[in-house]
Amino acid sequence: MRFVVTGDGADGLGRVRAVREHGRAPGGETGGPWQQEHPPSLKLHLAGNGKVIIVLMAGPGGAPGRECHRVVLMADVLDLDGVTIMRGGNALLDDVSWEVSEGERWVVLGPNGAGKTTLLQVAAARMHPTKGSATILGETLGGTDVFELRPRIGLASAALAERIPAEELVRDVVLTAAYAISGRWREEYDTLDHGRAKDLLAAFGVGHLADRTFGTLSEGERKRVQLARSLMTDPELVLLDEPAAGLDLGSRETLVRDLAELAGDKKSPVLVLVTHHVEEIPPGFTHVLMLQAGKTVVAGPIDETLTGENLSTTFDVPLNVRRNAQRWSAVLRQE
Ligand SMILES: Nc1ncnc2c1ncn2[C@@H]1O[C@H](COP(=O)(O)OP(=O)(O)OP(=O)(O)O)[C@@H](O)[C@H]1O
Repeated sequence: MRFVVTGDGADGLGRVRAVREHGRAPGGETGGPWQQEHPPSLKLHLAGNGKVIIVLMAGPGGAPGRECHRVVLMADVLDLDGVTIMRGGNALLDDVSWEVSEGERWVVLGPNGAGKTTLLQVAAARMHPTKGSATILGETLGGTDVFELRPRIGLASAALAERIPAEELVRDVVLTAAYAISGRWREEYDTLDHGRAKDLLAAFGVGHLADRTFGTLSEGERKRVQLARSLMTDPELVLLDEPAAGLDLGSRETLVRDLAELAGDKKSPVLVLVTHHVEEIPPGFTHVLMLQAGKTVVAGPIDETLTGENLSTTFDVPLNVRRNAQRWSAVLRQE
């Protein structure tokens, strides 16, 4: 891990940016050889839980002195390194490496069976790599309590929806996310939890359905309830597996609008959206990962990565891609 520190001088303190380049964070306390690499007015503390604390010390004339500014930074939100998932002799994911940082909004594209849902299961701490390592919010799978980690991750997926009992009240579908479970039993929730669940349902336009049972909802209504659920714990990472699948045109477009609003809000968590269709990419998404047969085809900033060439390789048909007013579309290339 190497940190690049940049300053613009605007506030007299400079702006601190940490860039993770490679390798694991060394454990332990302050500085050591690290401190030597940086100006004497800067101290780095490695908290050992993926958090990096940068303390700026400033005295007269810029000399080291008292602490004047403290920034707590997380390491990558997601850091998958050579992840392989084997089932029945087949590689569902094959040596996938992927880094996701604070503030990013990712789209994962790929044809049926490419491994998108499997990838999300790993990112949601619900599946362990057979080979390679997966570090999520600073916690490495295999060396952490996933039951503590899961509430920090919001997840909406068809597999999760299938596990929600049909007779579950809609308000409880959202509420139970607090314990990362899908079916209310004897857990206790306080007034704040109830209030948050109610507010989230209202925010996604389904507040009036709070007392209905999940099994009686339309597909579009279910998707919105799942979105509300995915945000219940105020998560640091939200994973949405095909949130627009099965929606009619109007419902899809209003969902895309709502997701664009979420993506555009700086306070929103990191978002990862799996889809088959570039038309479903909401404005504000910044990066794309394309998968095919369990392998990464390409990953990077959306503007330069979502090209006809990359999409054609991923879906194995010649495609033209267009961008119009922040929305994407793709059609078969006429030879
Ligand atoms: N438990 C399992 N055992 C064996 N194969 C599996 C298992 N789970 C998934 N697969 C296979 O792994 C591949 C990837 O599945 P995955 O659901 O991750 O793909 P996907 O990209 O999400 O597909 P889709 O777009 O159709 O939802 C598929 O070929 C699937 O049949």
